[in-house]
Amino acid sequence: MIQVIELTKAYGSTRAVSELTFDVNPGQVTGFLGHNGAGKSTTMRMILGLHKPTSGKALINGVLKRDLRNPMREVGAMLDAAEVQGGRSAFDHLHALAYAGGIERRRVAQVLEQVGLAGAARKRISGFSHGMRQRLGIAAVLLGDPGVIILDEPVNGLDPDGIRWLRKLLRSLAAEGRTVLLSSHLMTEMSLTADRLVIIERGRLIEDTTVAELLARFRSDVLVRSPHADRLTQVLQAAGATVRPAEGELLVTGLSASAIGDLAYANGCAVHELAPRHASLEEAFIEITQ
Ligand SMILES: Nc1ncnc2c1ncn2[C@@H]1O[C@H](COP(=O)(O)OP(=O)(O)OP(=O)(O)O)[C@@H](O)[C@H]1O
Repeated sequence: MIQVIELTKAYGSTRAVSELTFDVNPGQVTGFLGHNGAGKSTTMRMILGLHKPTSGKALINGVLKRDLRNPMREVGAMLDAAEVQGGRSAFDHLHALAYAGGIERRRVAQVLEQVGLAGAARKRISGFSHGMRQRLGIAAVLLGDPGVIILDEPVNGLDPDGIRWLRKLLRSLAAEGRTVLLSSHLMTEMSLTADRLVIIERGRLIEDTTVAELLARFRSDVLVRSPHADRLTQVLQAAGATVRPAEGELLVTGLSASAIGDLAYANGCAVHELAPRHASLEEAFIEITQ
């Protein structure tokens, strides 16, 4: 598992990450979400011991990254797939990594197969497409068969097939009991892949929740159209609802559609439309990060 404890990183007077605390548990995909510049990469780099925190700490399996006995077998990370360059073949690249990390050579062919690159194993990386580089980056992550997997914006640059493939792979890795943390600035994509969401904005934690809970919370609006909008607004407010006028309609929170219908009937207000609304997760994301 990963524990982020009061983690802070300041660059001069700017706090890129500010007193951030959250856990990433095994057996789940945890989505790390925030707009560009929110502090996701900085946090991941601190978890991986690549940046020194100004204060606080991040632990992998209970210890600092530098204190892991077998780093490649415990944690695999991909921060920037584009940085894999060069004239070497995919096989040679992975073989060098395996050798350096004390990983058996046979894992190279296994991970190439796992990411769908077995056919390109002997091709030079310099000729790889962006999607192939992403797959190669993920192969490197999987080399040591690690229990903790950290990926920074892994979906960037993948085509729809690649995205579906990655989603399935991450879900199966979590189902095997691994701890999976991935960052993105795309709420909808994340909601399809992740079980939990950790949302940050300007370096601060603003949500640590499940996708299901977030969806439920943003499903409470009811759209009402009535020729007696003013009177109905008073009735609904008196019953404890929040009413927002919107282009000749009312958006009501705090009461169910049936309760609104009953109150309208009891108070002689005609209703021409009564529709529970389902806010998209993208709307929810914008609202909570505002
Ligand atoms: N080396 C640095 N020096 C100064 N400021 C930095 C440095 N690295 C990051 N920052 C600032 O810290 C903030 C967080 O950046 P970070 O890259 O962690 O965000 P992010 O959520 O990963 O965004 P993105 O998706 O754009 O990479 C930004 O305001 C960024 O400008």
